[in-house]
Amino acid sequence: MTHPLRIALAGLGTVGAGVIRLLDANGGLIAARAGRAIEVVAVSARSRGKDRGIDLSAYAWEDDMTALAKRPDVDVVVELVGGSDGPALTLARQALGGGKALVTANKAMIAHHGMELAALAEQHGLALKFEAAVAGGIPVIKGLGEGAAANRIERLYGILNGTCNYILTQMESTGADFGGVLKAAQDLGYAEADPTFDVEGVDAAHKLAILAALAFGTAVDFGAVDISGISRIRAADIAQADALGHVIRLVGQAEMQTVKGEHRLFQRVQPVLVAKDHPLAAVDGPTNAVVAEGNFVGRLLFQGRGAGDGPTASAVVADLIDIARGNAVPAFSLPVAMLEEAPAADPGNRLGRHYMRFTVADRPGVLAEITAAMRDAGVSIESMIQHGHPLDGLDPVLVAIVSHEGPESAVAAAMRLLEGSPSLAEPPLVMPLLG
Ligand SMILES: NC(=O)c1ccc[n+]([C@@H]2O[C@H](COP(=O)([O-])OP(=O)(O)OC[C@H]3O[C@@H](n4cnc5c(N)ncnc54)[C@H](O)[C@@H]3O)[C@@H](O)[C@H]2O)c1
Ligand SMILES: N[C@@H](CCO)C(=O)O
Ligand code: NA
Repeated sequence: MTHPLRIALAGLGTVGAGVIRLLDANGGLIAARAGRAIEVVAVSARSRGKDRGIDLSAYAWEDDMTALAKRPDVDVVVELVGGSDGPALTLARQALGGGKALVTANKAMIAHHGMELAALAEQHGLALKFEAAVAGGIPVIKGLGEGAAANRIERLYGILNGTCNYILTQMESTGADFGGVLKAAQDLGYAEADPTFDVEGVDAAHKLAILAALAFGTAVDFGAVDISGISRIRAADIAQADALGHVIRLVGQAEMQTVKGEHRLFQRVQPVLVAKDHPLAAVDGPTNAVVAEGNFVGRLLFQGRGAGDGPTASAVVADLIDIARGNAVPAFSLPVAMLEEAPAADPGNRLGRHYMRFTVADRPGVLAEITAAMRDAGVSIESMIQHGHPLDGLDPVLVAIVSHEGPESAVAAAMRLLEGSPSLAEPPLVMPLLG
């Protein structure tokens, strides 16, 4: 066997400790498959003395994690700290600039700086790999970048945040409201350091921007993702979706459109009503799923655990095995100079049915005002639910309307007509229907 692949680990939290446990448990198998051993040489984290339930005595310790990038006995730096900028980015730049391959689980950093880091890796002939960053343990980066590399991908969508999916499915099964369930997801190690990144859709948007670049051959454009999260979803919305034969999921969607011969990229993360017979409706707990449609392969569905120590460590070590084998694939499956800068698509002409939830005062004329706005904007109503008594202990009542299929611009116009109306206790919540 050739010499071992020597790695340095920055970050020993949920994922970092998971990587050490995985390498300990499956080291022999991994060495056989990789053609050489994968050996941890040095580690760094915030606190050296903390009990993580793993034995660190065989590894060198660096207080300053950027020192890992300068060690002559290291081939690959594994960044498992997090944060789009700050020390993680400094470490990544120093590693790639200093001749070391980089493996990271950090989608925030890749969504913001992926182009710069991919260019740096390319310039130095080094690997930059981030399978763990998107949909945790699911080999979706490898699946799209290698398995489906012969295809033109036209559309992709999926459930990309384990925390939100856990929260939504817990709300579904227990009838609980949002707050208490978030705490449980944090305790299980699924949530980001800043949990608003999870619940407001930012984490899913980081992942979507990375997947879109890989699938469509475009430069990562996180700033163009239209993002809304799940914090406004009430138990009552879940009950109403259920009555309509749907469940609610946070879904990221990306599509390449061609308008007058020019490419336009649609990227959005938002809560969606998913028909109960759609494959995404069965995705529960911290599970993620990605659907990609290729022009020769057809529809692919990737599904599995998107968060947690084991699945995420599995993806990190898969990247290390690739590097040990010498599998040289460009970070985004194409040389950086070939990644296209596609302008953002106008979503207005997208067709669909929409769920619109209004929190209204229970008095005469309110419904007439809402339906007049629908009429004036050209939105056709398919069904409506109004509960005759306050829901969620709220004094105002909830009215849910589902539209017939129509352009998104009409729904947006109806919402503008209702903006600031004294009949509404809060802005309406709009979610498209899928399936
Ligand atoms: N937890 C998951 O399920 C999961 C899944 C996929 C990707 N990720 C990503 O993996 C990365 C790590 O996530 P985690 O859940 O393991 O986080 P964590 O908070 O459990 O661990 C972070 C580690 O980084 C260390 N650290 C933080 N700042 C440091 C600094 N300045 N210097 C040295 N060490 C520092 C901490 O001491 C800790 O050991 C993040 O980018 C996250 O987005 C996490
Ligand atoms: N916070 C992320 C971790 C996995 O990327 C999630 O909940 O999906
Ligand atoms: Na993955």
